[in-house]
Amino acid sequence: MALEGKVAVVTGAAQGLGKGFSEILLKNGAKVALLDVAEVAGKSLKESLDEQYGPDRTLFIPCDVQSQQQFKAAIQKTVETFGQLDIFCNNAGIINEVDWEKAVSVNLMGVVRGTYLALEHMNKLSGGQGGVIVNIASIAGLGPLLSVPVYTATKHGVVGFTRAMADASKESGYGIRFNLICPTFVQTDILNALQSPAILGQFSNLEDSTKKLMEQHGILDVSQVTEAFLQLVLDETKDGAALMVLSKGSQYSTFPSII
Ligand SMILES: NC(=O)C1=CN([C@@H]2O[C@H](COP(=O)(O)OP(=O)(O)OC[C@H]3O[C@@H](n4cnc5c(N)ncnc54)[C@H](O)[C@@H]3O)[C@@H](O)[C@H]2O)C=CC1
Ligand SMILES: CCCCCC(=O)/C=C/C=C\C/C=C\C/C=C\CCCC(=O)O
Repeated sequence: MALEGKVAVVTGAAQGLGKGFSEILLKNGAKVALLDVAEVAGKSLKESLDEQYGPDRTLFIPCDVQSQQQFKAAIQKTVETFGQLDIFCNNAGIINEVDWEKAVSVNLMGVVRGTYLALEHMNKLSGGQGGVIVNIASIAGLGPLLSVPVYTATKHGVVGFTRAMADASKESGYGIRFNLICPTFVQTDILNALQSPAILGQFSNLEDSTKKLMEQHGILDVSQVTEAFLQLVLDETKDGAALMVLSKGSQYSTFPSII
């Protein structure tokens, strides 16, 4: 199998896309540390994965990506248990336009934190073996999604950060590829935000226009996104790439070459 012997960390792994990314990594031979703040769902996923793959292929580690201490300890435990770290997926994300500072904290600061902590183990300049970091942005990281401006801003931040890290890694010789997944709407619980005034706040009136966008763009199955994710993990030629996952298929985003 392509990823036999490789070790991965996936954040927000207990359900939705993170669960899908973890499963496709396992199917392809990797060992996976499942990190999530949702302990009940995380433990229950680990139990069902144990039945399929055996208890030694996964770890569930309760971890809030907002906590430097928890995140650092979770990665340390992964490396102590599995011996190395090759693949890192910053997937955990939320929508909250009311508590928008939390959205920035989880979606953007969590990705920066995860990336820097992963570098401590993966960077060839500090004794690591290199590898690949895949950050989960969104189509809303490339264009505006009107009902969720702060969510949109965090995803644009993830796109910019990841592309800059890809260039920094190439220039400095970290031996790490950095890529992005930018999906359109996917059938997961995050879409429940649309019906929640407590989450959309002052933008609740825009629910109908977001629904219209959803009808235009369609809603993907998790499996359509996990295939794109696997492509970015496996294809050694992809570095600094942003793969849009749309109803019509996957397509690499182009960017203006300003610098
Ligand atoms: N479903 C969609 O339409 C799209 C989702 N995305 C992105 O995909 C990623 C995954 O989202 P979904 O699976 O759709 O949502 P989801 O809500 O089903 O799953 C998110 C997971 O992240 C975990 N999580 C939340 N806050 C956390 C924290 N502070 N620390 C650790 N874990 C935390 C949750 O417990 C949950 O297991 C997010 O970054 C989201 O922005 C991107 C484009 C479209
Ligand atoms: C409110 C639910 C949010 C669900 C999570 C999410 O990230 C979904 C995003 C889906 C689509 C965003 C829609 C439109 C963005 C507009 C333009 C993108 C243009 C991209 C391009 O072609 O370059």
